[in-house]
Amino acid sequence: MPKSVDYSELAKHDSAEDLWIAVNGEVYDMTEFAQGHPGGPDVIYKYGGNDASSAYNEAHGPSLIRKSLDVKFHMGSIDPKAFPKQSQGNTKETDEKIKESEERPSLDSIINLDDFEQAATKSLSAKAMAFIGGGSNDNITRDANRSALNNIWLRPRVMKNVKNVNTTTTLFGAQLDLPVYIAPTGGARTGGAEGELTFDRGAAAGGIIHCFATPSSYPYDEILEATPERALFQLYVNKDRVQSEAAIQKIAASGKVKAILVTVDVPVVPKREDDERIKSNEAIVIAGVKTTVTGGDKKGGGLARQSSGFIDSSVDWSLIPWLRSLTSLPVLVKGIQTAEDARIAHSMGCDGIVLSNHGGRAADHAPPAILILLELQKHCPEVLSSMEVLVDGGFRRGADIVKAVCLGASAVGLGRSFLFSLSYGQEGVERVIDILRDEIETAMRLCGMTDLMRDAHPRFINTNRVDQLIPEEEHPYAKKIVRDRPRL
Ligand SMILES: Cc1cc2nc3c(=O)[nH]c(=O)nc-3n(C[C@H](O)[C@H](O)[C@H](O)COP(=O)(O)O)c2cc1C
Repeated sequence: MPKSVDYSELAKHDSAEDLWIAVNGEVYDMTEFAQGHPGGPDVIYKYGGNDASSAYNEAHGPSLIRKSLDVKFHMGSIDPKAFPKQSQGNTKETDEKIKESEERPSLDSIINLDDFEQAATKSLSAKAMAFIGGGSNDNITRDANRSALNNIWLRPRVMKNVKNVNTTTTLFGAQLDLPVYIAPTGGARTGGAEGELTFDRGAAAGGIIHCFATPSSYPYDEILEATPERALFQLYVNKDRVQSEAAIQKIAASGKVKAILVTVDVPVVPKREDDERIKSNEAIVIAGVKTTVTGGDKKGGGLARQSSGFIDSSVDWSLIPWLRSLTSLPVLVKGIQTAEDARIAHSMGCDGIVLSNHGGRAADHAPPAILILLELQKHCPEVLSSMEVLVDGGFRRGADIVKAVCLGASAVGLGRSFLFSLSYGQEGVERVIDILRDEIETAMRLCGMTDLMRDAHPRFINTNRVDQLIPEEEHPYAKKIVRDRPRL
C-alpha cells in the first residue's frame, strides 16, 4: 500500500536541494534526478513542492517517471483534489495552450507537409511550436536546408514508359517501401498523440522505419513493444557511460533494433532562441526555488544551453571502438557535416553516417544538409559507395528525396513534419508517408525513372546554382596567420 502524502507535506520540499513533485497522483523525490533531466533541471525546479502533471504529460508517457526513478524516490500517493485552487493552475495553463481542436483543418484537407505545420499551430501550444520549429540562433541553417534543396533543379527525361514505378529499398536488413525514415526527435510526445509509440505504429503501417531517440517520451521497453518488427535507435552518449551501456544492451536484446545512430553534433546544447524566449519567460515564475538559473544572461534566456545535462561533451573518435565492444549492431555517426569527418568515420569502420546539422538546431551557419552530400561527391565519393549514407534536414517534398538519392543517399530522414503530423495521431503519420510516396512516384515519373534506387543518377539533377558553395578542402587563399613578432 503506497504511503499517502498530503499537500502540506509536498509543499515543504520545494528547493533544488530538497525537491518533490507530484505527477498524476504520485509524489516523487526529484532532488538527484533534476540535474540529469534531458530537458534541463529548471522545468522540474519550477514545479518543486507542487503538481507537475500537466507539464509532465505534455512531453512524457505516463510510466516514464516511475520506470526511470529508483523505487526509493517514489514518496507515496496524493489525492489530486488536495491541491489548492491556485496550484491547479498547471492544468489551466495547458488548457490555454492546447487550443480547440475544432479550429484544426480536417486531415483530408492536408495535401503537403507544410500544411501539417500550419495545422499544428491550431492545436499545439506556442511553447511546443517553438520547441519543435526552432533552430539555433538566427535559424540560418534551418532555413538554408530548404533553400539549398530548392536551388537544385531536376532534369526530366521523357518517353521512358513510367507506367510502373518502384520506390522500395533495404536498410540494415529492413525492407522499406520508400527510402525514408522518421528521424529521431527527443520528447516526441510534445507533438501530440503517443509520440514515439504513434511513430512506431505509423511507420510500420506506412512501410518505413522510425529511429527513436535517447531522450524519448516513453520507456524503451514500451517503445519496442509498440514496434511490430523493426526500429533504429539514436544514442546520445551519457556522461555516465553505464547508462548508455544499459540502454544499448536493452535495445539490442529486443532483436528489433537494426542499427544505432550515435549523435555527435551537439556536444553542448546550442542557443535555441525561439525555445529559450518562452522558457525564460516561464522561468520568472520559478518561485521560492533555489536554483542557479535565474532566467537570463547576457546572451539571452540561456535555459536550453544550460540543459545539456547528460550529454558527454568529451566524446571523441575513441567512441567508435567503445561502441563496437558493446554491440554487434551497425553503428552510424549522426551529425557529419564535412568530407573530412566522413572520411574519418569511414576509416574507423563505421557502418554508415548521417549527414545532418540536426535540422539547423546544432551550429547555426553549418552547411545545408544537401550540400554536405555534394561535398562528399566532390571530395570522397568512396565513402558514398562503401557505407550507408543517410541525410536529413529540410526535406519536405518527394522531389527533395529523389534529389538526395540521385546524389547517392541511401535514405532520407524527416523530423519536424512527422512531429507536426502527430496532432492527427497515427493517421497523420501515415498521411505524411502517403503524401511522400505520391510525390516521390510523381517526381520519378516526371523525370523518367522507374526504379528509384537503380535509376537515380546525378544526371537527373542540375546543381549549378549551388556548386560554388561547395568548399575546397583548403581555403582557396586564406592562410592561418602565425605572427612573426610579438604583439605590441
Ligand atoms: C523537436 C526536435 C527534437 C530533436 N531531437 C533529437 C534527438 O533527440 N536526437 C537527435 O539525434 N536528433 C534530434 N533532432 C534532429 C532530428 O533527428 C533531425 O536531424 C532533424 O529534425 C531533421 O530536420 P527536419 O526537422 O528539417 O526534417 C530533433 C529535431 C527536432 C525538430
